[in-house]
Amino acid sequence: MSVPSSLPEPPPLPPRAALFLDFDGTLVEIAPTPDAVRVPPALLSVLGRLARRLDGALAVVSGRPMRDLDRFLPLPVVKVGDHGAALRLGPGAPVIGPHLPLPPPEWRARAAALAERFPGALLEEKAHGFVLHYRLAGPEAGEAARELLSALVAEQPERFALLAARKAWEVRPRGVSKASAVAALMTRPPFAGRVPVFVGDDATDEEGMAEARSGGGIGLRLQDAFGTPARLRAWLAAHAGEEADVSAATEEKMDEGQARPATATRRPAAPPRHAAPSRSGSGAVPPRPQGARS
Ligand SMILES: O=P(O)(O)OC[C@H]1O[C@H](O[C@H]2O[C@H](CO)[C@@H](O)[C@H](O)[C@H]2O)[C@H](O)[C@@H](O)[C@@H]1O
Repeated sequence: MSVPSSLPEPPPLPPRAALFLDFDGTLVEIAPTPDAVRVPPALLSVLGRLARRLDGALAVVSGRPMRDLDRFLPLPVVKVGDHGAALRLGPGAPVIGPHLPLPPPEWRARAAALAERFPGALLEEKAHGFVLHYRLAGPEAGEAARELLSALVAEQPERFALLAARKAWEVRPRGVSKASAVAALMTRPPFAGRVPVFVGDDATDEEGMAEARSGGGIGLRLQDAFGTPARLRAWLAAHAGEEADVSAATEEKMDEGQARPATATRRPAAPPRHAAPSRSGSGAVPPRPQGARS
C-alpha cells in the first residue's frame, strides 16, 4: 500500500466511543490469499485491552465468515461476519443473523468451473454467497469473474448483489450490510449511547462509515487517516493505554520480513494530547503514535 508522504493526524477517539473495526486491509495487511493473512500477536492483546477500556464497545465488522474471524482473532470481542449476516455479541454467545436467501447451487458450480479455468483463481464459499478471488490469476480472470457473476446476479437482482472487493468479486445477499450491523449494535448495550467510530478500507466499509457518521460519529478511511494497517495498530495500541507492544516502524519491518517478533522494541504508549487519559473506558484518545510517518 502506498503511503502519502504527509497524512493529517488521526482524530482523537471521542469520549465514550464505540469502535467498529474492519479486518482485511484494515487490522491486517492484504495477503496473496484469504488464508495467508498474518495477525501480529500484539494485535490480540491490544484489541482485548482496548475492548475492556471501552467497556466492551468494540466490534470487528468483516466480510469474513465467523469461522475465519474466530480463527484469526481468538478473542472475546463482539464480531460481525459475512458483511453483517452473522453476529456474535460476546464470548460463548450464539451466532445470530436474519434469514437470508441462498444462492442457487448452479451459481456456485459455475463459479467453481470458472475458477478451474484460471490458475490462481480461488472460490471462497460463504453461507449465503461466495467470492471469486483473482489476485493470483490476473485481470483476465477478474473480467471473466465480473461478467459471469453479474449475469448470475441479474437473474435475481432483488435478492442478491455483486460486490467489487479487493481483487475479488463477491455475490452476497441483499438485506444486510456493515451499516445494518452497526445500526443493530448501536441499539444494544454496551454500544448504545456511545459515539460510533468506524475504521475500514474498502467499499463495504464505506457503508459502515456512513452509518457511523449519520449516528453522530466518525468514519475513518484507513488510507486517509492512517496510511497503513501497521499505523492503525499502533494508534489502537496507544489508545489501549499502558504500553504499546510494537512500534509501527518495527511492525512494518516485520511485515517486510526484516525482523522477527523477538526483536520488537517495547515503548510506552504516546500520551493523549487531546484529553486526559482515562481507565474507565470513557477516555479520549491520543494522537498519531510515535514512529508513524506524518
Ligand atoms: O470486510 P473485510 O474484513 O475487509 O473482508 C473483506 C474480504 O476480505 C478477504 O478478501 C480480501 O483479503 C484477502 C486477504 O488479504 C485477499 O487475498 C483478497 O484479495 C481480498 O479480496 C476475504 O477473503 C473475503 O471473504 C472478505 O469478504
